[in-house]
Amino acid sequence: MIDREPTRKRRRLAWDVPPYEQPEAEVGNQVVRRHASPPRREDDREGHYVFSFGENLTPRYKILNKMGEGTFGRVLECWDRQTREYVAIKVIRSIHKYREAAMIEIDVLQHLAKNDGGGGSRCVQVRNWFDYRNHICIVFEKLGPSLFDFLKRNKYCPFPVDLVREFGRQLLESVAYMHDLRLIHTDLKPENILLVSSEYVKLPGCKRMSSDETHFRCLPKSSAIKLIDFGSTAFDNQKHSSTVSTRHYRAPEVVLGLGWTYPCDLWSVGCILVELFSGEALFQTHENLEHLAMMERVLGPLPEHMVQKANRGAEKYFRRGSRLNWPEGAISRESIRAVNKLDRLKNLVSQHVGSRSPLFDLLHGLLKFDPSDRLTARQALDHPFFRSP
Ligand SMILES: Nc1ncnc2c1ncn2[C@@H]1O[C@H](COP(=O)(O)OP(=O)(O)OP(=O)(O)O)[C@@H](O)[C@H]1O
Repeated sequence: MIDREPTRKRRRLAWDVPPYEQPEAEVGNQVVRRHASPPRREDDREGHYVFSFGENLTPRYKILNKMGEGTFGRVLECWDRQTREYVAIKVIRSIHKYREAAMIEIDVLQHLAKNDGGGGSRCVQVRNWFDYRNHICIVFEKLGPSLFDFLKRNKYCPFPVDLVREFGRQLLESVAYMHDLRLIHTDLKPENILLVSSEYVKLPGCKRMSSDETHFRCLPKSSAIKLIDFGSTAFDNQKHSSTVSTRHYRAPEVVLGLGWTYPCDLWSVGCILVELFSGEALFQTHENLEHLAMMERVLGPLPEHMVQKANRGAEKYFRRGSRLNWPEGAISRESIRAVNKLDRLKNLVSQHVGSRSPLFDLLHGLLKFDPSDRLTARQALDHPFFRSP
């Protein structure tokens, strides 16, 4: 998400460590001298920190690899000389709004860690943070690939339903934990769910792979996952920006500008579960009217009371005040075709996991249009789907 909350000043947190910017002679420490940082360089045009592999990020961390990149900055695999472990360091761009957002992320991470005595929250653990050459650096435990990386590597071959159940349970546990702390993630998506381990097994491939390809697919050895990216997380009691979430996982109340709270995370969980058992994002769209048409195609008509309350920006998607202006308002034939290609939720579930699976009922509860009818994370965890073998 690019749109962020208005910025605000935050106190420095207790676990900050001072940046290693002192001249070497003054520090007088062997380790610092031996592992000195490279000379200061200009950031690139986007405000990213410029680095080479093998260099030091402060004398404590050695940069080994780039693990990912996002709106906020880059995530580097580093060796922590002090704790002697591999870590993932998110190096934030040196741009004011991203620095401010990173401070909020640190605040959220601290809040999550403080309440997680047993380490069972399934949210990534933060080790440290510091401000280095105008880049806020957040040090995390190193995790494995994301569920999206896995789907992609398997050419979007779906996960087996037993694995989807394991992922779903853990994901809902982490969301329930956050909601209990009055935090709303707002950017749940397969990219932000990481496997704890990178180990995998190779198994015979799925039908979806074309015949000329090697019939193998990878499955994680362990189903343990953790949630990352708290850069868009909102405290329940603070002012919210009106648009949140990455498009495909965005709840209808957000699209319609009705305001949002905890249930927007549960809508995202519903979309994620469909993607995991089908291999494809449920609502592959980049535009509001098409998005609403897709939702109606899969889930039936939007409730009239939500349409009536739609904000000014969303009014134009409806005719005579209530009916979606579709297909008349479509921007292209391809768009109409993309919507028509979608099936009802029941058929989608039957096609992939069978018609008697309790998964349909769970999704039906997570993908309720009206946020007040949607299952909460704790209610979803109680669903029979999670009691099946
Ligand atoms: N602890 C970690 N261990 C391993 N890889 C990680 C870790 N944290 C992040 N990554 C990798 O870095 C990528 C970017 O991280 P993250 O989503 O936190 O950045 P972001 O700038 O907030 O992204 P976005 O643009 O989605 O908001 C992730 O998709 C993941 O591949």
